[in-house]
Amino acid sequence: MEKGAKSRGKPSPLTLDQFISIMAPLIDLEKEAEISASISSSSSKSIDVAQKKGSAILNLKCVDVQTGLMGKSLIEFQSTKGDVLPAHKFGTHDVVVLKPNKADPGSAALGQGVVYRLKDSSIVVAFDDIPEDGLNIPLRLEKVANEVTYNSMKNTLVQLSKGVQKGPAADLIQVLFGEKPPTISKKTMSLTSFNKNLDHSQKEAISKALSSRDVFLLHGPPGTGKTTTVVEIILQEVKNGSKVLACAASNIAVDNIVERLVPYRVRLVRFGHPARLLPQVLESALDAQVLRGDNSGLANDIRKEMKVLNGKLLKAKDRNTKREIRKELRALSKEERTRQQLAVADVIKNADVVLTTLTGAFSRKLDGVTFDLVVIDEAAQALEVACWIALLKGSRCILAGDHLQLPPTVQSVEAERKGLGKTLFERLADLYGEAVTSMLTVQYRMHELIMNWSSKELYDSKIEAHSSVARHVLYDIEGVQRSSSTESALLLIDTAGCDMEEKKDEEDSTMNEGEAAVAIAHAKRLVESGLHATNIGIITPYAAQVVLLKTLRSKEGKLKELEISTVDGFQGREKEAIVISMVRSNSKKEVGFLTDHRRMNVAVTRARRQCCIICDTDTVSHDSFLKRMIEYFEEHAEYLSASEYTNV
Ligand SMILES: Nc1ncnc2c1ncn2[C@@H]1O[C@H](COP(=O)(O)OP(=O)(O)OP(=O)(O)O)[C@@H](O)[C@H]1O
Repeated sequence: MEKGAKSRGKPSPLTLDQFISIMAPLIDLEKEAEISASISSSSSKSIDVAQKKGSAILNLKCVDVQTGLMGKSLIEFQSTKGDVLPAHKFGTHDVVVLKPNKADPGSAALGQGVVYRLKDSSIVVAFDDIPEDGLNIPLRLEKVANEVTYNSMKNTLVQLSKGVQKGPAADLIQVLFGEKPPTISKKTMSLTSFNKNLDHSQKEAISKALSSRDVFLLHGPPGTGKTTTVVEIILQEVKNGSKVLACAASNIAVDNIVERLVPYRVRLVRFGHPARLLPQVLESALDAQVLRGDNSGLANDIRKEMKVLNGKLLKAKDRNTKREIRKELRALSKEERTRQQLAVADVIKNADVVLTTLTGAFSRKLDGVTFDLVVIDEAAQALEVACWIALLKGSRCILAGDHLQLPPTVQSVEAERKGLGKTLFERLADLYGEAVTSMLTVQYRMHELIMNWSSKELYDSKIEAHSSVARHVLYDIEGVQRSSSTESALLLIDTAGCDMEEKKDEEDSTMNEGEAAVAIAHAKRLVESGLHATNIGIITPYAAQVVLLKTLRSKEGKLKELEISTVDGFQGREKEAIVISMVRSNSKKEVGFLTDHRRMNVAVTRARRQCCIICDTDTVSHDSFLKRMIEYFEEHAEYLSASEYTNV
């Protein structure tokens, strides 16, 4: 770090003032982009346009209603037009409204809820109140712009711009904006780890993290046990008496940490809407713990008392009696609120670890609560402004992530271009580099041939495959036969010269019918060799190709449980066998956003035992990065022509 930014001839670090003045308008742009993508804005011309943009799903029927989940109603919808929902941009946890299919754009909703589960064929939404009428007619769901996120980010910028210099993060802010160098504790600590299986790079990273005084970056390439390491750091910190705020941008990443901490009996609490939490972490939810507290019991008794008094009030005739009852009700209501607040405060006070999404850290319930350490997992996928929501509450931070995988999605093209998506993780890696960073170097997912391309291309060849995975292949799995399809860790199926050109769909997304058929044919061969379809994933950079693949899958009974996704949507996941359909095949040799190294890095590194790339080598080799990838595959993979899959 002493050889910092300036001596390497880099531009001077971003100042806090610059950061605030750059980011404030970009958050507005992003908020506008989200609002205009949602149908509720007056600018949306028609519902059909919204469906095309993916922000509405039309022609739905209600197929199931269930109650549960702390008082919520779970309603399942399917399409009235086919087995698969039309292409859409709904995600789990999105806020949606339900309307009759034919209602005008501005009309009142039957109900508002949170997307609970998404399948190809159905969508389940958690509503606070069941929409009692109107469920027997054709319905539609519309995505609602989530303004809360932007408001909390804007508010955080305001806090950063005034006054917080006196808060718990006062020194941290100076370090993260390059005004003060990061420091490291000189004390040497011996590490007795909770997890006995940690490898050398994980142990080294943990020791370095524990001795960091302000900031530490845990760089976790694919499959290297980043979350395993984060969990050990939290356990060690709690053992040393720290109160920890642990966050991530996504709910699933937060739940992942909760699940792994629970077996160690850590005193923890998970903030968040119950519909956004995994069922297995509901016990740790703030709502559940508040309900179990003494103060909550008292608040409940008070509510019962108020009910009785309200009954008396209705019957009372005399003015004075009425006045007395009202006075008593007011006092009780105040007492009830105080008890509720105390119940929440008790839970937070007693927790050693508070876990929430970054946006959730803005909760008023955390006002005035400070932490010794803020941990942010998946930090390379979070907007920097969102990170600051959590960072302002602590004096030290540990960020875990991999800036060589995909960054957060930014909807506004302009905001993206002007730097909204540049992450704090990446900025700090540039600013302080190795002085504050440890990279994990043993990976537990991929066959070494799958790993080596990514390691060489993006991680200076520093990654090694753990012996338990280095040579694992599909036919090692029980029930899978050794066949030409299951033998190789790498496969390249070339469509060059096979007449499999790309096409555009109505919304200008690219697809390739020939490739889709080959991808499905390969998946079928794997299943015929005994591999269960749940172990296979087909991923592709293009949304239109996902829809096409799903349509083909719906015709294949044995492939029901095969997963199909965009590459971006599959980040953080893995499958035994991954098929990548690259799509681009054209005479101009245009490859679009395939050239983003990070996207191909994510795509290839999802595979545990087999990675099969289907592409037109002639088109994609036009880009030098992709050309090197093809050369790597030509050298190490089984090479097949796509015609071998179509001429059967
Ligand atoms: N030291 C270890 N010994 C054996 N297995 C390990 C070790 N560390 C991690 N693993 C295993 O490696 C896999 C990936 O671990 P983890 O989920 O912590 O990784 P991650 O880096 O967060 O994943 P991703 O690549 O999705 O970001 C898990 O199955 C985990 O059990």
